[in-house]
Amino acid sequence: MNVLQRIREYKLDELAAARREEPEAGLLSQAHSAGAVRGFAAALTSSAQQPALIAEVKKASPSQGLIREHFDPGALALSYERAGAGALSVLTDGPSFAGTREHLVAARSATSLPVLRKDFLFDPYQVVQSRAWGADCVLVILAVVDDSLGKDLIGTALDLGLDVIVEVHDEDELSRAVALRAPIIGVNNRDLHTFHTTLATTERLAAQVPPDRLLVGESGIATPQDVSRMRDAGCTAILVGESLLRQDDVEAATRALLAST
Ligand SMILES: O=C(O)c1ccccc1NCC(=O)[C@H](O)[C@H](O)COP(=O)(O)O
Repeated sequence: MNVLQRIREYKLDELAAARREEPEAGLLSQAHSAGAVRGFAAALTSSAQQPALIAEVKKASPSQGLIREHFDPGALALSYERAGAGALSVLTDGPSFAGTREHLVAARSATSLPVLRKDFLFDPYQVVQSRAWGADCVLVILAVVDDSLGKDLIGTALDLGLDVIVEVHDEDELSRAVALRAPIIGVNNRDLHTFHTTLATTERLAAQVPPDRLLVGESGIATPQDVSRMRDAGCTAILVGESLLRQDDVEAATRALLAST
């Protein structure tokens, strides 16, 4: 069984348990009373930094194991905001990323930045759950959902006023994202099977992203030169986690990454 099959299996189990604990009607009313959505796409386009930085709050990952021993989501979020990040991405998946709902809540309440819930979504229920938890944006990963489910996830998010990043890894997924009218397209530089990252993936696919969509370059970005490459490829934003999270002084590392950009 590969990593995506394993993730799908435990997510469906989690989903069944969540539905038993919190039926959809109750969750929907929480989602509608969760307070104002912070505009995620608007924060990317209006950021003083271009490309805008979506800074990630992630304790561990399947490719790296534990990334950060001393992990305080609120303090990390504040460091990122002070250093000029335009938005946050918070992992809420437990089994593979050691993430929780509490990480999202803590990061969002420590800052005024909009927050992406970064998780594997297989059901519109999880989109409603994301808004109930306070998320401003969700991720739809085309490597793990078909077009029909992708359309439902995107539609549910837009109905709730959320932004959506539709994530792709190759030409085929990119053409599906375009057909689904995804307003924000994230190109993930990490191969989900080998975990190898190369910025050449974003550079290759960028030319096929229509000009009316926002392009986000994701994963494997570690130096100001990498940031320049993503800008030159046409990215409105970059999503960066590990290279910042491994540093003792995250605020200084974030400033340094953005300094010459
Ligand atoms: O990070 C992983 O190992 C991983 C494995 C399988 C699916 C997704 C994975 N990561 C999610 C992400 O896309 C990254 O957390 C995000 O783009 C930031 O990447 P990085 O700057 O390389 O931490």
